[in-house]
Amino acid sequence: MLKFLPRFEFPRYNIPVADFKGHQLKALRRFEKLKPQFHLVLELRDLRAPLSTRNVLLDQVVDKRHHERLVVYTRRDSFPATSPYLDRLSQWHAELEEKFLMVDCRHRSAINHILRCIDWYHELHREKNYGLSPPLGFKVLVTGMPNVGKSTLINSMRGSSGKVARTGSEAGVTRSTSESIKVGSSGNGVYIIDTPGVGLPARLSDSSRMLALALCGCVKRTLVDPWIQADYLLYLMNLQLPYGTDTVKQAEKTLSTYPGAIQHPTNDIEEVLNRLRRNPRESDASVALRWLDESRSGLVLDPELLLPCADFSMRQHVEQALKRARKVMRK
Ligand SMILES: Nc1nc2c(ncn2[C@@H]2O[C@H](COP(=O)(O)OP(=O)(O)OP(=O)(O)O)[C@@H](O)[C@H]2O)c(=O)[nH]1
Repeated sequence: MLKFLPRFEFPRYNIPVADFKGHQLKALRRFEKLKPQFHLVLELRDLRAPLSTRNVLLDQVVDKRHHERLVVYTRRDSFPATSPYLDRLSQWHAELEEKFLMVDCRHRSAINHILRCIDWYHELHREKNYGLSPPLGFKVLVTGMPNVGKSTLINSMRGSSGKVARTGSEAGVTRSTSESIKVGSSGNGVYIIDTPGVGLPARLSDSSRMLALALCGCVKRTLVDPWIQADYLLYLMNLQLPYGTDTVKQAEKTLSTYPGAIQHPTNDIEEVLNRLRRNPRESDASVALRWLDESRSGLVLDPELLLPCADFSMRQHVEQALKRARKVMRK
């Protein structure tokens, strides 16, 4: 076990707290108009930051009387097959009675699983409507924050019928709500509506959300100073160093990109940048960006899930966020 005390608080830097653009507002207005047409909402979130990539604005889109909602966590491949973190997340969902899946969107087996779930919801809808299918087909709205994997999922669903939605590692690739795209076996009448990623406006966001979103790629990487992003990454990594029964060997596996030897942790970002600098003339920003770009498995990006707060309640967290959103929307 390491003898090291991580930081339990991150400084409040003056950074932009939102990346909310005109096309996102337009998308929200379009969702309102489409409300009577769709039956199921597939809400995608990034498994590495389940709280930060949960968008309360999308709760306003779902009308529980008419719509079903299935939460799909993408990037399941970022975590090992079993993990206490994933068990905890499952318990929180049980607490909220919210149905969810964890998938690697790029994998055919995951897509087949989602298609089977959609068929199940379609059947449920038919049962509730005296065995009748909706005349214009069963419509599924695929939504979520920017860059969580919506287009990747839709392209995989389309399978052999061709790539239709643009994907990319930067946030904001999809800019408009698409017409419905038919998916699944022919004749079952399931249509998918691709949508642009919708973030949170400044009044519903804060610096910790923004930093987690920047690390997930849900906002443009250049929006927040790379030095601050790197410091935040270090803060999160240190919170995930081995404690209690974990061994250094286990941590080396999950924190394989720890800057320097994991046996010599540090809270000092300047020291980290010096450890990673390839030549004395390389700037702090360029070292930080290089480190931020490294792929990083098994790292949780929401500090609430790492801090020692046994009384954390997902229900309370969600209710507070919804209350705040309703207050802001009324103004
Ligand atoms: N490892 C991994 N990468 C994924 C997964 N899903 C999506 N990606 C990657 O994440 C990046 C963003 O995916 P997109 O499908 O473009 O995301 P989007 O939500 O459509 O993005 P916007 O158009 O900005 O709203 C791409 O580089 C994908 O390859 C996943 O489950 N696992």
